[in-house]
Amino acid sequence: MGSSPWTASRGFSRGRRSSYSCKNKRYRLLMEKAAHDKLENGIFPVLDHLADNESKIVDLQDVFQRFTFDVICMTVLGYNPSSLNIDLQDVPLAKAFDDIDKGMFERHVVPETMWKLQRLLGLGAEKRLAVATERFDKFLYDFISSRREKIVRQQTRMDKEESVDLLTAHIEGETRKEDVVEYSTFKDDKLLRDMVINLLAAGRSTIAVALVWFFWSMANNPRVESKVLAELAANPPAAHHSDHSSCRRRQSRLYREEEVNRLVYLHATVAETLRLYTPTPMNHKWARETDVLPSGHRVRAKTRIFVSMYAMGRMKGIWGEDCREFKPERWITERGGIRYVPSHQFTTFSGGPRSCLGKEVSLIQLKMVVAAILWRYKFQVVEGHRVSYTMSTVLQMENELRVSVSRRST
Ligand code: HEM
Repeated sequence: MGSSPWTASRGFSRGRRSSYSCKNKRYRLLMEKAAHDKLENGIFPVLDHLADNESKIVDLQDVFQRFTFDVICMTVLGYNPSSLNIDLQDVPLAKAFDDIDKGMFERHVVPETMWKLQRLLGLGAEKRLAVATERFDKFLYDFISSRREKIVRQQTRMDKEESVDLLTAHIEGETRKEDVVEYSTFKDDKLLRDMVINLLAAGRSTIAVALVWFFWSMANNPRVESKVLAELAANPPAAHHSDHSSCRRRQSRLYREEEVNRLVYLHATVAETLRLYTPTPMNHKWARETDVLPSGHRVRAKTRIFVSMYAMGRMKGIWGEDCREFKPERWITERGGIRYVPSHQFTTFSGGPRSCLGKEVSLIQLKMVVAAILWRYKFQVVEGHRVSYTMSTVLQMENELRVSVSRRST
């Protein structure tokens, strides 16, 4: 099987997919709460502050990395690291996580003998990786053990209706008898730590880079941007007069899952961004045994196969002559619904048994976040700013995305 640099190098994938996962409705509810909270109390204050100082320039990529780090920690751990603060100050935990991400990627691009030698001698990238891993592991192991103690002490039980973070759900376990919680699912802290790191890695930068490329695409496609705004204007979130939070949500276009899923043009625009700027541009698989692919190609044991999802998102043979155009309309049927595109064509979330578990939750989060931000702010990319991407686990922008911010008069 193949995997991301994180999973491949750390042996995280153990063939187990928990039934309480990021696919679960209760997890999606928690994500919605966390995203709304971080929009209102994180992104809005930061962008308002910048809009009040029009001369101030910000790197949107940095803002989104912070936002997604906070949201994924809140949903996986039930912990808010507050990396999205008004001064955009570095938070040691987020910094350690970034260093691990870079270090793991390095291992996939430098020869194995080289990084193993560096590790042995405690030099360069391997030294940084070791320091960051130690710091992150210390935090995680302490956190897991105090969460376990708290659950045992309080005999907290998962309410079937309540949204709960993934760590708590896994510690509590999925088997229970009458009133007694059985802590049978994950007794092994190492396994829990691996699961947590895997999820943080899978759900943080992928969403962050998708957000950056979305706003870059809007800056280059004013026609599309106007159509998205028109759809938002025509379809505000539901308001109930007695409920202040729904009025606030309506004003700020903070949609709930079922509301945002009705916005067809918004969905098409997000999908088109993910097609052209696929957040995980490269996937690789490693053949454990000699095998024959469905195409008839014979693959010898230990062969590595690289698949460029970036290229597949831009191939005429798959998407037609206009494959280079940013055209959300390709995702909309003649009857105005969302066009279904199979995963062997739209490969952004991969396909088959190891496809992305976070596909649905990612699409919902992306649509919620871009709707709220686009409704409220206008970004002007700094003149002469050159945009390209860099070698990384995700399709990161090489020179950040430097913009000035102003409020939209909607
Ligand atoms: C736009 C955002 C995202 C993209 C493009 C994306 C893409 C992918 C891809 C291509 C894979 C397959 C990797 C492989 O073949 O080894 C994958 C796996 C996975 N993704 Fe995502 N992902 C995204 C967001 C998320 C989020 C938010 C979560 C969790 C909250 C998540 C959880 C996972 C997990 C757990 C796997 C491993 C599945 C397994 O091996 O069984 N992903 N993702």
